[in-house]
Amino acid sequence: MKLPVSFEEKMKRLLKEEFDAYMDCYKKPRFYGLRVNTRKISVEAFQEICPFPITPIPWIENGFYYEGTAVSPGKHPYYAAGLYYLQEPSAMTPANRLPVVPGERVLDLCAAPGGKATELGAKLKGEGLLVANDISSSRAKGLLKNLELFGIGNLLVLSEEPGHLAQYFPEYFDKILIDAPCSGEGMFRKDKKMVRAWEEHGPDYFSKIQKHILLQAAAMLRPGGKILYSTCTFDERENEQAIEFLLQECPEFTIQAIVPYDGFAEGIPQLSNTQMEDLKKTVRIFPHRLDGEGHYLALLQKREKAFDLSGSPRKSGSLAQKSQRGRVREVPEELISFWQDVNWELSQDRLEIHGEKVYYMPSEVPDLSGARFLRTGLLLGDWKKRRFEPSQAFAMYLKKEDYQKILDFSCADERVRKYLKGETLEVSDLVSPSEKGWYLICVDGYSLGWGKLSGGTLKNKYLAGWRLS
Ligand SMILES: C[S@@+](CC[C@H](N)C(=O)[O-])C[C@H]1O[C@@H](n2cnc3c(N)ncnc32)[C@H](O)[C@@H]1O
Repeated sequence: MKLPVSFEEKMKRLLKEEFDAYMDCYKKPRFYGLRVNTRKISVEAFQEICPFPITPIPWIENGFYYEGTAVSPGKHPYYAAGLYYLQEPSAMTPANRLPVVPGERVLDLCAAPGGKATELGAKLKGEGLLVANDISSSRAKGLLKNLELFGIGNLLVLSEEPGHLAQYFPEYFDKILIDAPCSGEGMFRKDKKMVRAWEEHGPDYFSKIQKHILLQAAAMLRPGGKILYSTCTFDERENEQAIEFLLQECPEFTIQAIVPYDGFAEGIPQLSNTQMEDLKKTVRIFPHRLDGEGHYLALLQKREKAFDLSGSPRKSGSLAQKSQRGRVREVPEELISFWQDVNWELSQDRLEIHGEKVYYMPSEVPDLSGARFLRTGLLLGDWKKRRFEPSQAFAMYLKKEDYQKILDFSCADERVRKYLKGETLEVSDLVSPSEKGWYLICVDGYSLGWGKLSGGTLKNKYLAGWRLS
């Protein structure tokens, strides 16, 4: 593979005696990974049902390698059920090493297409709030789809410039992930197009953007909160020097140790302008040291305010009060009737209706007037004239035990693929022809979407844009 000369020279300076081992990696194939969605299935249960060979990624509890030239996990019905995300192994590290617990307020600031946001959402286990943002609205659409597929409901998906976002969320978040736009040097082996992109926009271009994003994230973090900053590049201007810049601008931040793994390398203080010793706690990932591509990670903590030693995270982050627009005074009869088959209790104060769309909001949402958002909360469905039609996102959110009318097919049943293609199904062997109404279609116990039953035939309600061609 032909690499830019100036890049090779930089890597020689950076890696010294390890340079030859690094260059040898370009002669080897890339690695393929998948990450199990623990919101839907345990790692052990997935290992039991996984229909193709996988081997554990040693530093990611829910990550596995698969043989990408032999199998296509993206085409399997379990993918359509949101049981896993396909992701290059080292790219799993940032969301894995940001300590997120259920109930927290978490921001993924550069989130599309959702490789990290889906993991952060899974870690929240349906409690707290995930705000997933990407400046590109077209990329944010893909992000929303992946979060829906993963069954994440406690979320806001936005497409905002970070500086504008910071006006809505002052000192609000417990945890922030910045998977920064970068020059992508760590992805040269995986994607040759990255070399051309690097020649157009290199480290100097991205370093300015990264500094701006870091400062905005700092303003949105509550005292005591943590930021995980990551790039998939090797250049010091985008890595050690970006963190050095933040610490100089915001001295209330300190660098924290990252859960170690033998294959990680330390950050390199000598690459910063002030030889900042603590940069050793940041992590560099090189493809010649582990089976993955290149990354950089830094975990940062904002100091607690001296007068707030009680440490209640909820004291900071005064937000504009949310308007009452969309709030439901009376739950529509059609929704009540549909809900007879749903096994969880609807909390009326979390329902919002905008036009035909019915949403189930996270327990706490700020006023987002003026912000560009793609989704607030879980889209339950459409309230049309005298009927309620449940959404694809709602189907993906539901577990089998959450709904009473289930049609559960084995993965080997050819009707699964027919369903995913949008075809009408014959199901009279499974339900009495007298039954009718909305059925949750599952594969081996995991939801795929809706079907509407009438006279022994199942009308396909799988979202048109998601169908297999
Ligand atoms: C490395 S990618 C994120 C990948 C994503 N975290 C994932 O794991 O799937 C960086 C993202 O930053 C977005 N971006 C570019 N400039 C930005 C800016 N100024 N502010 C916020 N996001 C930006 C890009 O649209 C891109 O989606």
